Amino acid sequence: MITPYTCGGELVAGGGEGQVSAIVWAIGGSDCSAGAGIQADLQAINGLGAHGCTVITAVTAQNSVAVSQVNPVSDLVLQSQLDVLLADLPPRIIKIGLLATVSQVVMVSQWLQQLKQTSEQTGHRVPLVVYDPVAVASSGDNLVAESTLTAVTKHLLPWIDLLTPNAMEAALLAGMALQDGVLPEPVIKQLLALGVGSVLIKGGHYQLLADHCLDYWSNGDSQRYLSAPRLDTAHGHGTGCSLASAIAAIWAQGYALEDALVFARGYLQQGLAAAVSLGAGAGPVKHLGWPTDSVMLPRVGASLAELTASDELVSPVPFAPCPQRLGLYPVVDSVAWLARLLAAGVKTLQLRIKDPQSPDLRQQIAAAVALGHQYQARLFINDHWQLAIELGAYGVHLGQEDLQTADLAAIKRAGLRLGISTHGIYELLRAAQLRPSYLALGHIFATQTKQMPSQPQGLFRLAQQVQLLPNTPLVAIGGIDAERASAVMNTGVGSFAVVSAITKATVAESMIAKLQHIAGDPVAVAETNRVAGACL
Ligand SMILES: Cc1ncc(COP(=O)(O)OP(=O)(O)O)c(N)n1
Ligand SMILES: Cc1nc(C(=O)O)sc1CCOP(=O)(O)O
Ligand SMILES: [Mg+2]
Repeated sequence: MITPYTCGGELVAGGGEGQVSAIVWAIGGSDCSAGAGIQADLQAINGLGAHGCTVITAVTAQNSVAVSQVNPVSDLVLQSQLDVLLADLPPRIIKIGLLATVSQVVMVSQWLQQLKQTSEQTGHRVPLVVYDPVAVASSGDNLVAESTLTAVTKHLLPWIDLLTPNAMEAALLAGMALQDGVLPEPVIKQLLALGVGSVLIKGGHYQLLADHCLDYWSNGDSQRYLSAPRLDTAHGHGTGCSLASAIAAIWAQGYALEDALVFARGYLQQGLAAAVSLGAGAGPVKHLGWPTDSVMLPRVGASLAELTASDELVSPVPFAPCPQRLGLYPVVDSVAWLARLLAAGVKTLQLRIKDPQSPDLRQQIAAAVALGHQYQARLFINDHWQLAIELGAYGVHLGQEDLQTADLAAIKRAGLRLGISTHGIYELLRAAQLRPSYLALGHIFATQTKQMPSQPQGLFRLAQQVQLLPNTPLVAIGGIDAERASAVMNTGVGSFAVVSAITKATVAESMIAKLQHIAGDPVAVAETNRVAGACL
């Protein structure tokens, strides 16, 4: 099953951090005006750090005004491209656009079936398939016959992991209409019943929220909503191809699918915002690489209610603030550890007691809060937000799953700071909409301390997220030690949190001093300068 979190296997070191390029194949038609089709696919795929290979299904003659011809290649020509690429450049993800004939649909479907089955049997990674069902060009011209669409529903859809139709294409494939203002659940249900792993219905031609373009993703179990301001532009040639290829390129580099959806939507928004007229008709989407301005990123939510509630949450009062740079941030499980850290000059720290039945929980939190006050430190309580409020802690740290159950308004009313865990751009935006005091970005490296359902994010993604939210206090966590901490700080992140680097250190106090120095902790830096001065 395609979940919002999976990319079907190990991480690919793409996106600038490693040498391995994720290979994405684009199967589709050539657009000689280069606004859409294979030409747009390649620009999106390569511009986002993956390597694009192409399999041409048809040579179209088109410009910004009309499609004058669609000339399908023969099945032999199509087959020869698939075979030669597979022998040498196997794909991580296959993005499919225009399949021009019934025979092409049947051939590609059978080929995908065999590829998937053989990969599974031989223990190789099974390539994922993204299908953007090209039926009507942005000029309004039909690109394929009805019989081709019938063949798609019958033969191709069972091999598709992500389908990215617009409202018209979704209606054509599902055989039922979508209505403005009504959620497309029945259409999605029908498409899932036809065998696709998950569906992203794009909101470009379909209105769910006034003035906003709302894209809706579902795999039947969970949903993701992405909303962006509807842009008033006549220039959107290649919108569908660019979005689907951007998703494929990002997904192929090991990002969770939900994160690929967010970044690709940002990619499209910035490309549409910058698109200009070239011919007499719709100008092409601009290809500008990774979005670096958060204004281009969508508002997100796991339900429509959450998305629209964020309208009210975005504008009003944020949670009580904390400094952009929090210094070294140890996370420990006992008051004894807190006392040791405070004595060593640590100013930001967390009590993380994971056993909810712990008999002396209240006493431990009360003692921790008292110590925090005594040392004028920023003490966060993990999970136990009611006790944190009651006992007057400086702040609370919550995970994503707590956001549904904790009384965030009560935490805010009580004046406590709030930190929220995130594990990718989707969770980061979702949490940022609540305007917390800080956001934690994890896990950066593999960690032994906690079983993580997500993959390590690495330094490239950390830097990417820091660049997108320059004004929010951000804390990196997960697998950070004295060797890696400087590289973490070099991404521009405000602070880093550690567990085992301190609790498993041979001499905790010298490790604390080392880490405090790397974190730019003012007390530690002053102390180092004093010692250095004394030595002069
Ligand atoms: C600074 C910081 N970042 C992340 C976490 C993880 O919190 P959470 O997701 O709530 O998971 P648990 O710690 O409760 O297992 C954290 N505690 N601190
Ligand atoms: C508690 C925790 N939360 C994480 C997250 O990513 O949300 S990583 C993590 C464990 C961090 O421990 P260490 O420094 O020993 O790797
Ligand atoms: Mg927690």
